[in-house]
Amino acid sequence: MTQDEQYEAAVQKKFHLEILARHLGWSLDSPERNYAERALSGYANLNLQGIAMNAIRSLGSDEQIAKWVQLCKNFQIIATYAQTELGHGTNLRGLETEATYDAATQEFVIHSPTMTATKWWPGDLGRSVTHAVVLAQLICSGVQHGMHAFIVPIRSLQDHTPLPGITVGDIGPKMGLEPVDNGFLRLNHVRVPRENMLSRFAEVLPDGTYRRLGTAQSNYLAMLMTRVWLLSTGILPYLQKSCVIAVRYSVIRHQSHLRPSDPEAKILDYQTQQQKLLPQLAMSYAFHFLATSLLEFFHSSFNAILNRDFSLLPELHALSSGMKAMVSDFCAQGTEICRRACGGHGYSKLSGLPTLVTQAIASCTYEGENTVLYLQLARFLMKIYLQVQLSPGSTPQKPLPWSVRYLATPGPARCTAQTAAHFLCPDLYTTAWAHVSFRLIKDAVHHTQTLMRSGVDQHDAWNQTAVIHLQAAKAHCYYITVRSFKEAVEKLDNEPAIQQVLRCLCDLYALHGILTNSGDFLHDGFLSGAQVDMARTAFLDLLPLIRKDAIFLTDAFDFTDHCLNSALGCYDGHVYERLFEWAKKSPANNKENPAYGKYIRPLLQSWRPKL
Ligand SMILES: CCCCCCCCCC(=O)SCCNC(=O)CCNC(=O)[C@H](O)C(C)(C)COP(=O)(O)OP(=O)(O)OC[C@H]1O[C@@H](n2cnc3c(N)ncnc32)[C@H](O)[C@@H]1OP(=O)(O)O
Ligand SMILES: Cc1cc2nc3c(=O)[nH]c(=O)nc-3n(C[C@H](O)[C@H](O)[C@H](O)COP(=O)(O)OP(=O)(O)OC[C@H]3O[C@@H](n4cnc5c(N)ncnc54)[C@H](O)[C@@H]3O)c2cc1C
Repeated sequence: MTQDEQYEAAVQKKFHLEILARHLGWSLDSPERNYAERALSGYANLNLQGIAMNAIRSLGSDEQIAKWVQLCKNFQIIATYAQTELGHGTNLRGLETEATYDAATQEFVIHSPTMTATKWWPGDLGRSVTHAVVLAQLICSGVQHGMHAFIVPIRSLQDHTPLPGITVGDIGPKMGLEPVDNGFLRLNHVRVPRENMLSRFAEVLPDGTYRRLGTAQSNYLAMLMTRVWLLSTGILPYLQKSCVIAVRYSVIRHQSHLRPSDPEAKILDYQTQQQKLLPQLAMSYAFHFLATSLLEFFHSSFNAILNRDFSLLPELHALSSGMKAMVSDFCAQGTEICRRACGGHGYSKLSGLPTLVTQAIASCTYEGENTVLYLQLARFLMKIYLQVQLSPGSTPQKPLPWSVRYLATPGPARCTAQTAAHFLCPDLYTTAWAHVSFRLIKDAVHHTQTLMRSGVDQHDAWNQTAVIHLQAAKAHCYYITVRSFKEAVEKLDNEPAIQQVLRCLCDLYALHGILTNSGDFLHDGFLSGAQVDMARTAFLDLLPLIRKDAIFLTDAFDFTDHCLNSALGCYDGHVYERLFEWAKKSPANNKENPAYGKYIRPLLQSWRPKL
């Protein structure tokens, strides 16, 4: 399909889903609805409606939620979340779009004062939406109050033409996500009523008085909510689908011989193929349990935050930032590993894998660029570490947040494992990860403090140690995923068979991380070289155990053939027949070759007179 056809097909899909949901009475977050979304093949557009609703639910007053969420749910309006500008995406304090209050008319005047203030990237904006949640600098009586959210009509509800003062369009071709109309938006003194500023955490009174009801960062809550929500709905499925395709293909594909006298082997029987794919499978499960526990934490704290109790917010922000960065980083790497593990056919779009790779790569940038997000977590870890060091050994006045409680009680300085089997113990490897994370955080803080003691300014000291802080934040994230996987497996006591299989995956996930970061474990002698060898033996011994269940473990994700949209990953294993059938359908095979008459024939014939 051309890009235009892909766009239309993706809108069509959303249209049919909405009509079906309405007809069958599926509410927005019902299991039926979630199942249908997950079962769709390819991309459905108008996804930013969900993100705009997150913004309204988290930043709007109760009355605003009642009004606007209902309009969105019914698709009486179609909305996007328009925050990023041509000049600024990360640094939200640098956003240039202005919302100036006019007390005479009780309206906000929304304006793009410069070229770099042009909104750039919002999904569905280019051709589809009628409204945008626009993030702009609020100005009341000449005073700037920082970023606030405004609901701005963009296109006519009658004929979809841009409204007066609006310049809107598509930003052009991208690396992937072809069906999505990511857009640009310029606003020329567009007026919206006072009620259109989302006002849970700040309001402007009719006379222009500004009242802050939350903190300076309260209006970042929409991003936090979306980061948590995206993990299981928007990011992890790319890795899970890639695992299904690559593992299924690897039992169909026969190539070379394990022993000269044997028939050609299934490629999944090669240890190196298992070493590529099975850690990705283990990761898919690790991130499933992580996303579930983060969602539970979010649900248990969200209402308190809406009621302006911000005590859990720093931890939730730090944890969700780090986890979004880690999950999207590893999913991007993992989808590419799966793609390459399928050899030449993995490079064909008919495998489904290139599309999954580019989707996963996009998630490393949207909803917060990953390095920037890791550094948010690092900043939190440094604070907690310093807080613990201020009163070492004493019981803190209030307990530390649960995710960082281990920073108060350093574990043993050496790993006690004496055999490979000892590494198959969840307590042992969780302690190992806690140790490395603790040490890296401690080192990063000490480096920063040493610089500051030598007279370097605090901000420069942070910048000069940011790479070390980044490494610490990544280790902390790994530790949290190992711990959440271990706890999820422990809860399966009444399902011993399932527990056993998942225990193997949990072991593999933890050991794979230790082996790929072995320098960090060897650095202070926590592990010896001999112990790393033992960990490797334990890891390699796990591969054939998991290999025997690999197909079941991927079937368990419950993706239909239709949804996988892959010639390599179909349940029946008819890979070659399907590749051939699908290739024959390519438009290139069903029309005259336009280059033949114009170039190929003249080229071939240009030599004739001399022959
Ligand atoms: C199904 C598939 C659909 C796909 C759809 C794709 C949708 C994609 C949609 C988008 O991409 S929307 C655009 C998303 N944009 C971003 O995520 C921008 C990333 N930037 C930020 O989040 C913030 O600007 C950043 C956190 C990087 C820094 O903000 P600041 O420079 O204002 O904060 P600073 O770093 O100075 O931190 C100040 C304090 O605020 C805290 N803070 C920052 N963000 C917070 C937050 N969100 N919640 C709570 N606290 C926060 C931070 O921890 C710190 O606390 P402490 O002072 O106690 O140390
Ligand atoms: C597919 C896609 C969909 C998107 N959808 C939307 C949407 O719907 N709505 C919307 O508003 N936006 C959307 N975006 C924009 C997206 O959220 C931003 O691109 C993202 O937040 C990163 O910001 P940036 O582009 O300004 O990157 P930059 O911040 O310019 O990053 C460039 C580099 O600078 C580094 N850097 C920046 N600041 C720092 C720092 N403080 N410390 C260290 N390093 C730093 C980064 O690590 C990175 O390496 C989308 C983007 C993509 C790719």
